[in-house]
Amino acid sequence: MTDTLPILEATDIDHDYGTISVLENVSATLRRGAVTALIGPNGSGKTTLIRSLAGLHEPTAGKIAYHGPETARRIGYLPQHPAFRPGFTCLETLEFYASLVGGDETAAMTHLDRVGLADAADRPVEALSGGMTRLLGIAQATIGDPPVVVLDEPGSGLDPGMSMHVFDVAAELADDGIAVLLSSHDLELVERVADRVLILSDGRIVRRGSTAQLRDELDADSLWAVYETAIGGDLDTVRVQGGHA
Ligand SMILES: Nc1ncnc2c1ncn2[C@@H]1O[C@H](COP(=O)(O)OP(=O)(O)OP(=O)(O)O)[C@@H](O)[C@H]1O
Repeated sequence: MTDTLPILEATDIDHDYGTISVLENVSATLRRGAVTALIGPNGSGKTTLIRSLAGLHEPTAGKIAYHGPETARRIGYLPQHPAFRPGFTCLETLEFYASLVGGDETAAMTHLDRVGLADAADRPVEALSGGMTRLLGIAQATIGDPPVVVLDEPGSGLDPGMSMHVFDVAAELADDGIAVLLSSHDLELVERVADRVLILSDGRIVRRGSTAQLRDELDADSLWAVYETAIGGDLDTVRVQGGHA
């Protein structure tokens, strides 16, 4: 199910950190029922764009418009480094988030189960591995059933099977009508799951479209080949925006 109208729309976004310009003239749309993947080199501005779209910081210029239903929680968000308050179990943590957004606290177990953490329901959050903490973060992002879910590197730090599972969960959320945005460096999984891809380079979107469209446009046989062409330059150098730190 993909609506024609975008549910979230960023128009001509700029983002500066002090004197450092990190995003320039970025426009992007998210649609219900679709997984949109944001890919790009380290430091290209993915997290900055994701945080802008999730409403966590104001862009320096430009506009972000939400066209979805009025719900207690519009946008679920998985940060790049999720952290939870110690002293609570996984289940208690999700029940707490559900109580914050007026969601169904009894559904917390379903959310845990969806990310494969049902067996860890009674484990304290401080006793989770890094990958399990990320999975709990993904479960947290879906609490309250927001129509938009934004996941910053959901597969990072997960074993290959779990990574694939998390991308499948993203696809299931989209099948349920949610607009999903995720950032990732795993181009194989992106190619497998994403309906649309945005390629960010030096704070600008340099390519956008479905994987098939991008492959056609660039006469490339894989998303990796598309990425290489779209990014250009040295792939083994981090281009630091704003120059020396
Ligand atoms: N709070 C901040 N203050 C100053 N500069 C920042 C801040 N946060 C990010 N930056 C800079 O903005 C640029 C983009 O960072 P961002 O985290 O958005 O990139 P990214 O594409 O998500 O990178 P990665 O793939 O490594 O996670 C980088 O040059 C980074 O150093």
